[in-house]
This record gives sequence, C-alpha cells and structure tokens, in this order.
Amino acid sequence: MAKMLGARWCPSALRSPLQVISFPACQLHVSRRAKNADQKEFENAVTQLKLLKKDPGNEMKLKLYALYKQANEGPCNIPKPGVLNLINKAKWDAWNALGNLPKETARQNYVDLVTSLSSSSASSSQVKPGADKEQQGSENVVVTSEDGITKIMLNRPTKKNAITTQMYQEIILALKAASKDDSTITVLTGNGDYYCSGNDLSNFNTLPGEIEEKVKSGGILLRDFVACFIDFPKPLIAVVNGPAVGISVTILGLFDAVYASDKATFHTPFTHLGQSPEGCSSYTFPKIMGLAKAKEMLIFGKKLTAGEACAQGLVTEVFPDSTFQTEVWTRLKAYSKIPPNAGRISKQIIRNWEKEKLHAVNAEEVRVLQERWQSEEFLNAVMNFFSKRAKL
Ligand SMILES: CCCCCCCCCCC/C=C/C(=O)SCCNC(=O)CCNC(=O)[C@H](O)C(C)(C)COP(=O)(O)OP(=O)(O)OC[C@H]1O[C@@H](n2cnc3c(N)ncnc32)[C@H](O)[C@@H]1OP(=O)(O)O
Repeated sequence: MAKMLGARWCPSALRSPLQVISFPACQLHVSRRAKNADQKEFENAVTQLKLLKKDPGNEMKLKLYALYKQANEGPCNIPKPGVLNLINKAKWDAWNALGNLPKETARQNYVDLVTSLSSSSASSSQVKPGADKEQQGSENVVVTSEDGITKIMLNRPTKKNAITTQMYQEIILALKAASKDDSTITVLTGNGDYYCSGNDLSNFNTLPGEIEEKVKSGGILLRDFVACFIDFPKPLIAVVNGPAVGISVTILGLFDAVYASDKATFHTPFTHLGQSPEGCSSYTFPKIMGLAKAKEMLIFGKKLTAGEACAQGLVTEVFPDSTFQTEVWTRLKAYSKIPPNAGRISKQIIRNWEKEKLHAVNAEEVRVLQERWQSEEFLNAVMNFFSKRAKL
C-alpha cells in the first residue's frame, strides 16, 4: 500500500499533487465534543497518520487535507484552481467546503478522524481466521484457483467495480499468472450488484505527471491491458453478474463465452464521455452484431438488455438471476474437465487467424483515444460526472 502512496503518505505530502481517485462531496459532521484537541494531540495525529497500514481512500484523504489546512490556516485563502487542474480543484473544493469552521474544531475533527482510521486499520490488519489460502491478487482484484478454474473477480462493489489504474495492472498480472497455472479455463466476474462500471473516471488524475505524460502512460496501460485479452491462450469466460459499462463491455468481443444474468445490461457511452471505442470493439462488434447494431452501441450509446445482447451475439447465453450463479458454475465446472491442451490449442487456432489484426486495431483505438483524452469534450464529461455527485 505504501507503494501506491509513493513516499509515506502524510498531510504535508498533500501539498504535492494529491493522488485523488474520487471527487466526493466533503460534507463534514462537526464534532460535538466539548474538549478541543490541543496542538500536541494534533501533531500526534499527524504522526499517527503516517503509520497507517491501509490507504484511507481518496474521499478520506480530501477530508483530512481540508481539516489539516483549516486547522493550520483557517478558512480557504487561496484562489480557485482552473477547471483542467482537476487535482488541485478537488483539494480546493474540499477545503473551501469547510467555510468558517473554527481552527480548534477543525483540529479536533482531524484528531477524531485519524483516531478512528488508526483503530479500524489496526483491526483490519489482523489475519482473519480461515482466510482462503488460494487467494492471490489484491483487495480489489481477487484471484482464486480451484477445480481447474481460475476466477478473477472485480471486488470494488462500492464503486460498481470501476477499474482503477492499479486494478488494470492487477488484472494484467492475474491473466499472465492464469495463462501459466494448472487451470483449464479462466473466468472474469464481478462482486456485488454490478459486473463493472468501466474505467474509473478519475483515473486521469491518478496517473502521474502533466497531461501529456498521463495520456502517454494511459495509452500504454490500455494497450497492454487489451493485448492481454487478445493473447490470452486459454478459454476465457465472462460471468456477467450485473450491469456492465464501457471497457468491461468492449473487451467481451475477445472472450470465448459470455454468460449473463438477466439482470445484466451492456452500455458503451463513449461519445457521451467524449471518448471513442476501445477493446477492439470497433472491429469485433461489427463482426459480431453487424454494422448497424454495433454503431447503435458504440456511437449512440444504446444500452442493451441481456436478452438484446444475446440476440446480437455479444452474449452466449442468459440465465434467470435467481439461478444464475448455480447454473453457470455447474456449467463451468463441466467445461473445466476438458483436456487442457486440447482446449488451449483449439482456442488458439481460432484466435490466431485474427491476432495480428486485433493488435493493429488495438493500437489504432489507443492512438485515437489518446487524442480524445486531451479534448474539452472528455474533460468536461469527467467534470460533469463528479460535480453531479458532489452536489448529492
Ligand atoms: C482516461 C485516461 C485513464 C487511463 C487509464 C487506462 C485505461 C483507460 C480506459 C479508457 C477506455 C475505457 C472507457 C470506459 O470504460 S468509458 C465508461 C466509464 N464508465 C462510466 O461512464 C460509468 C460511470 N458511472 C455511472 O454512470 C454510474 O455510477 C452507474 C450508472 C454505473 C451506477 O449509477 P448508480 O446511481 O447506481 O451508482 P452511483 O453513480 O452512485 O455509483 C456508486 C459509486 O461508484 C462510483 N462510480 C461508479 N462508476 C464509476 C466510474 N466509472 N468511475 C468512478 N467512480 C464510479 C460513483 O461515483 C459512486 O461513488 P460515490 O459514492 O463516492 O459518489
């Protein structure tokens, strides 16, 4: 976790670009405690924060940043950053939201918050008895492997399994490991009510550097992520347990089977986000569902039900949600009994006819997206998404 935070994370580090993954409303409940924390307690809290084992998340980081500034400098006293300066604008919003909160109250709230974070971090660091020894991956990408099936599960349900830059890297690693392990098939699924809500729209801020560097590294990350699905050597199956958005939909054209709950929907809102198709969908979707239907999804953002997606060939089979997990996993356990080499070789002979083409499509889609990420349309769409939520 320290790696994700770079240097030890502490409020003073917030004066350097804060790696913010979300732009939450910073509604604070002013502490009702009569006593106000003295300076010593406040300084101890700052020290305590540096020792946190678990990253408190960006919503909490913004709150702590705002309280730290209010406690030291009082009401927000700096000019509002420009609309494209997303990170510093989020920090300014958080501090400014505190209004005229007295310094002493801000100091007490800060101490209370750090105390609660430290106690929850201490409890969560204990090894939970009976933790599944099979699990690898990370908190947000849980990998388990048994009965000839390697399951990669997106596990960020509070954010509808939106994929962070770190999760892209973890999925790449999980696929690389699965390609070499002793499983016969690999499954990608989601935990919670969503399969995946696509790219985390605040990823643009977690990538380091100025806009040119973000665009470059984002393009490399996307290209490598999609390439993993193009090159994956074993039968790859999507178990779509709920709504799927964006990149989690477009890469489905690279899977060998897609099983969906009838609760699932399939949405690719690229143009609404000022973006363009990725995941090789500009090539696979017309092949799978015909030009007209592909354009309805990729240009006009038409959301498909599971039944429509099945009728259009994107989904292999739809199951009633009530029996979805039981039926699908019974099926997958049967599939995992096929002779592994025959399964792998059969998958590859089908994929190899188009592999070169798919890599060329991936490269061109990334090139176009890198231009889109520098457009006003994209930046405004991302700002709109988060400012709508900030008012909630
Ligand atoms: C850009 C350069 C980065 C480079 C990184 C490399 C890879 C780049 C790949 C680029 C190509 C990919 C394109 C896409 O995937 S485009 C599609 C992106 N996804 C979306 O537009 C969906 C956005 N989310 C929503 O519309 C709604 O959240 C949704 C309909 C999914 C659910 O709505 P609902 O009202 O049920 O729930 P909430 O909106 O309240 O969501 C709950 C919390 O989850 C957060 N959330 C959900 N989705 C995302 C997301 N995609 N990104 C970030 N956060 C997301 C939401 O904000 C809520 O959080 P809070 O409770 O904190 O407000």
